[in-house]
Amino acid sequence: MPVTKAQWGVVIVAAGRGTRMGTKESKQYLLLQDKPVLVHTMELFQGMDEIAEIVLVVGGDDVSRCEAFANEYALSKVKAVVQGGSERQHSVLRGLRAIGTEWVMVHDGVRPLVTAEAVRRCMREAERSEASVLAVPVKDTIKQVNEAGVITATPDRRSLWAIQTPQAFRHVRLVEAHERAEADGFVGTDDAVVVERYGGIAVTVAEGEYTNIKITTPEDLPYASFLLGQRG
Ligand SMILES: Nc1ccn([C@@H]2O[C@H](COP(=O)(O)OP(=O)(O)OP(=O)(O)O)[C@@H](O)[C@H]2O)c(=O)n1
Ligand SMILES: C[C@](O)(CO)[C@H](O)COP(=O)(O)O
Repeated sequence: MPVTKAQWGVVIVAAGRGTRMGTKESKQYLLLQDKPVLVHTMELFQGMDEIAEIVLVVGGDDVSRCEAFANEYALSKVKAVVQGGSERQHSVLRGLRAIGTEWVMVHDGVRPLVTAEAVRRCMREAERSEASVLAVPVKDTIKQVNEAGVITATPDRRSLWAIQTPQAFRHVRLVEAHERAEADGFVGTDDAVVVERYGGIAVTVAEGEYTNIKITTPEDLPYASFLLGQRG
């Protein structure tokens, strides 16, 4: 059952090189069980009634193979496959320009384990607050460490959250914030920080899931495979 009547689209960013993974093939195309990581991610949004369209952002050499994925895996909501930029943030803005819905989520192509329930929490919270991101409280003690390896601060863990995707916004607001950031030469590591700085509104957190991992380094892929297996 759809949880909202609003029109939602999703920009899936997958134009990164995956340098921390260190594989020849970029991590979004590595097989997770039987399918590329990116296909698992797209299938989740394809299957949600609330999602009207998907824009996929990929590297210049990968546009045609991703258009082929859309056919091969019957991903009928894929409206466009566009070429990304040098930073995640540039890739996001290119994707946002191809989306036609009033509300939009941005999601990492390499977070294939997000669930529909978590995505719905994020959408619902964004419709309430205008801007929302999935997040989980950090479990470890976090320290600030300087270049000499010396601990310089121990922030209070109760205020620290690990931020995930999707991140959800009213489309017009997110585009405006990204365009201002671009004009200012600001580059951040997620979309929330762009809205925090240039959007003029507060961004709220919605309850994420510890299993919504971002496949980043080599140990993440077997862990993702294990988690997927647990879900049957
Ligand atoms: N110029 C870029 C950089 C990243 N991404 C996407 O943003 C998501 C999160 O980024 P990250 O995990 O850092 O991916 P990479 O940039 O590929 O990894 P690395 O930093 O290890 O190179 C990924 O789905 C990645 O493909 C993108 O679309 N365009
Ligand atoms: C957007 C993100 O996934 C939130 O955790 C993260 O910031 C992406 O950062 P990366 O440097 O591209 O891994």
